[in-house]
Amino acid sequence: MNLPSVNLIYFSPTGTSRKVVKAIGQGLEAKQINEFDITQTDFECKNFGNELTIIGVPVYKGRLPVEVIPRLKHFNAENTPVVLVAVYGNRDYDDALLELKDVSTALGFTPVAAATFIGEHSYSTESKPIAKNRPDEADLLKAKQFAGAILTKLEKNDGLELNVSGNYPYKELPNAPVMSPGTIAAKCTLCGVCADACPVDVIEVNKTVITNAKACIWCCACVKACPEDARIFDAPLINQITNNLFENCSERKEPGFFI
Ligand SMILES: Cc1cc2nc3c(=O)[nH]c(=O)nc-3n(C[C@H](O)[C@H](O)[C@H](O)COP(=O)(O)O)c2cc1C
Repeated sequence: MNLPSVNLIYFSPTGTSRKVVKAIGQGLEAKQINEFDITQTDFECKNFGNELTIIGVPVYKGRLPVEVIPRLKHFNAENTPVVLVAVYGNRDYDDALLELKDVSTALGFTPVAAATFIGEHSYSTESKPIAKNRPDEADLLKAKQFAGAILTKLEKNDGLELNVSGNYPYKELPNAPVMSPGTIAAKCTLCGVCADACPVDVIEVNKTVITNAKACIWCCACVKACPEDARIFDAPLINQITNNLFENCSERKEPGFFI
């Protein structure tokens, strides 16, 4: 099957969801790939017709990152076939894929396939690595194989509703304390890379770096992007989460497919 075009929509503060979605997209060997990166607020919107679309997002607390939903609502679809991808940090994806299915269906998409992949955890550190360097070569090969399976399914056109894992009611989101990564002034060159990387525009760089912790989503885009390792998320709760993940979620998990 030759697809004329495929749309890729992704929210990916630390780049792992983007990698997975692009690998699946390339595996589809469409003539044209259109990318809609909704990680930053200045993305283009589109009304989609019947061209295949892939939506990829990270799992936050077993759910969709909350700011993903209003961003996805900028897109309209009309029975547009969609492939749903949830990328998680080797703990669990809980209800995120089900929530993504429900949100995309409400926007007019028709889910035809879904997958879960593993990405290096946002809170992984040098000393406590969690899913370090995932997605790796083996994951990207699985992404390509998944693309092949999607093409076969589209050819069959069986019209069956897609079932994915997850439960109702969705996992409750815990109350999050107000906090954010901070900057080690002695290392910081005020280059502004952290502010550019922030998906929710909460970092201001002038004579110092000021972060509006109230609106921070803890995604660690700024930490991973800082060229001087001057941005760190050194809070007791985050250190406790990292320790807990390192202790309990180090065993390699594998991608899962719903097709
Ligand atoms: C606030 C927050 C919550 C997260 N919750 C989960 C989770 O519930 N389960 C999990 O396995 N990983 C969780 N992660 C890890 C991310 O899903 C994982 O690192 C993913 O690869 C990040 O995607 P990105 O690189 O596209 O930003 C969480 C990360 C953040 C920042």
